[in-house]
Amino acid sequence: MNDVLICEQLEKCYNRGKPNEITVLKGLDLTIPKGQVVALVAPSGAGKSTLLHIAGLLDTPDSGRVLIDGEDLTGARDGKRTAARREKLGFVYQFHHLLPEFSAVENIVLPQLANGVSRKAAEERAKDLLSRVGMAGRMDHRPSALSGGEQQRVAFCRALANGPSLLLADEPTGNLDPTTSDTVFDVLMGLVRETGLSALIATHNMELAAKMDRVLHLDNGALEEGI
Ligand SMILES: Nc1ncnc2c1ncn2[C@@H]1O[C@H](COP(=O)(O)OP(=O)(O)OP(=O)(O)O)[C@@H](O)[C@H]1O
Repeated sequence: MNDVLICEQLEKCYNRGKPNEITVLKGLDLTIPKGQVVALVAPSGAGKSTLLHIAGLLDTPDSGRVLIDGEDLTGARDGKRTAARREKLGFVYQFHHLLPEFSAVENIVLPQLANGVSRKAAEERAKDLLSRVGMAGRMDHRPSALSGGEQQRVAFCRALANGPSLLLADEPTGNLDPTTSDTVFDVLMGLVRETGLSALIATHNMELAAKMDRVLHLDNGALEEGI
């Protein structure tokens, strides 16, 4: 199975039957092969978060299917979806959501412990990931002692901690100034390329989108190939 993510004919409507009913996804199809990095570009309110939540198994569509690594998880029980999220998916958000009372290393160790990895192996992996994003000298700092760009690098490492198949990112550098955003985005892309990861990365920044393998525009509930 070479396709890491398959979304088939996704439909999603909010407030069905009410005056404020809104259909956000209208038969949306999306296939991401292994190793492909896809930019998701959408005007505000077009349904980018809705799609990321459904692809990330945090929400369910009204109809259609979501397959991760060939497995249909659309109607799977909660425990199975949670396990798939932990083992197969990595998430990065606009704001890092790191645990403030833990160091950079610990923030990357904890999800691995939850996945059954030994502390020693988890620490080794955390330190290796942090070194690869230029954070070797700041591993024991808590998030509050790190810059915004550094915090986001830690968040990238945490997303990759359990060796996911697919990275889902929502404006991963959106809260950084333009120069830091470019640098930190290049760090993320380096990490993604090194690990052969597939990714769906939402961004409003067309320069960043152009650095990815494929650009998809979400418009009127479906995806169109862009530049
Ligand atoms: N839980 C919900 N209940 C009702 N309407 C919702 C809900 N979640 C989202 N919507 C509506 O669905 C539409 C798409 O929302 P979504 O958050 O997916 O857009 P978005 O493209 O991520 O927007 P932004 O870029 O501004 O975050 C919006 O009109 C939003 O108001």
